[in-house]
Amino acid sequence: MRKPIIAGNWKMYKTLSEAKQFAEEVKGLAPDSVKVDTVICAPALFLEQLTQLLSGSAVHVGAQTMHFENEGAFTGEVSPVQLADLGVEYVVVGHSERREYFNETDEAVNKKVHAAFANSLTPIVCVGETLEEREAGNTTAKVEGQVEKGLADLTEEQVKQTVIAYEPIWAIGTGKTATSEDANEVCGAIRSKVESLFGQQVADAVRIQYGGSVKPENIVELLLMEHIDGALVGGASLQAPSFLKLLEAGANV
Ligand SMILES: O=C(CO)COP(=O)(O)O
Repeated sequence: MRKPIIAGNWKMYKTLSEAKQFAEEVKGLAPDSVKVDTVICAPALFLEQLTQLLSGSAVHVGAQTMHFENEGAFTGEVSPVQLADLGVEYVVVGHSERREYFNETDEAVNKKVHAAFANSLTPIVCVGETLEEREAGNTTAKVEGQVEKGLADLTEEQVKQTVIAYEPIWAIGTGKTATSEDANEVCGAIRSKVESLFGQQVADAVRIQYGGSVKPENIVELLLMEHIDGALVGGASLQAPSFLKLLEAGANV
């Protein structure tokens, strides 16, 4: 049985004082990490304070993106070394918003995944199709290609530790969730692709999240599906009571 992993992706929301208040509200109430892994992926500006406030709690801190180089003349970017130095443990890589607005390619995603492991960060690698791709029947081909390119040249051990997030782009922030059956089918196709590339043991171990309008009202049925091992949540992760409900669901499936 794979342990569920629930990650909040705050995107470009909250001020520092709101982020600190959220951390104070959740840190004593988050379920034990024996039952569920909990991650908050916050704006880079808040990571130092959040790692300090949440240290020793069940809540881990993640970044939403990073550069693949350890240092260099890359104005405005944040490096994996800098993140690890702050105590950050996870990093989202290849989110559809990064792919669409910041030209993040599959090749860059792959470099970032390698850079994450080189710095002891766990990557959450996002894949997903557009509405046009889904309607054209290209969903599986799209996500399989993203998985193959994103995870290229990783070791079996590294893939076992990788978290893959399946986020259909048309379901992000729209209130439209994929049905749990459709989400499970694509997550199952992702697992089969991992099996064909890295073998069955790796495919059995890798955790696959669903993301796209996940809320307290729909998370349980998603998590009950065979191939869905967690959720990557935007809007419903922003308020502590709602986030705690998502964690409760994760701890009790
Ligand atoms: O993009 C997402 C998480 O990374 C999903 O966002 P919403 O949960 O707001 O749809």
